[in-house]
Amino acid sequence: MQYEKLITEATAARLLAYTPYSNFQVGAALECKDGRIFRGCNVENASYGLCNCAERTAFFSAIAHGYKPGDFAALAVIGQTDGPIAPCGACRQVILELGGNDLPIVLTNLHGDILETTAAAQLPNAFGGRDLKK
Ligand SMILES: O=c1ccn([C@H]2C[C@H](O)[C@@H](CO)O2)c(=O)[nH]1
Ligand SMILES: [Zn+2]
Repeated sequence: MQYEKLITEATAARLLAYTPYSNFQVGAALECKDGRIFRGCNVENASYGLCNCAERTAFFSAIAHGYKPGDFAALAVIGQTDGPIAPCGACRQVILELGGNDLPIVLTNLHGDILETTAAAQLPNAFGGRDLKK
């Protein structure tokens, strides 16, 4: 499996999730084109709306380390779902803008079910930066 290493990284990231409210742990691993991998986990808060998903944690960490849109090669996400985990709408929006249309995404779960997709396939008819330019 092409994404074995990235899934292993996401699995390790998941163990660090801070989830006292949902007890639902998610891990993500974002590979850069230079080979560096940024891990992400979900981080919850008593003010529920402030919870940050694993996918966005990984992207924001990469950006905070100097990586830019165009620098990313693939994203893996793992959660304790019955089938491959489905990123939330907020994350799909962020993944599309920072990862780009063709970013390969591998979605999986603890049983090893796998869905290989792309950023654009996960958010059809997306709103984007181009819509803000008149
Ligand atoms: O793809 C997903 C789906 C959910 N969550 C988190 C958000 C929240 O902390 C918990 C329950 O929704 O799981 C993620 O991190 N990624
Ligand atoms: Zn999300």
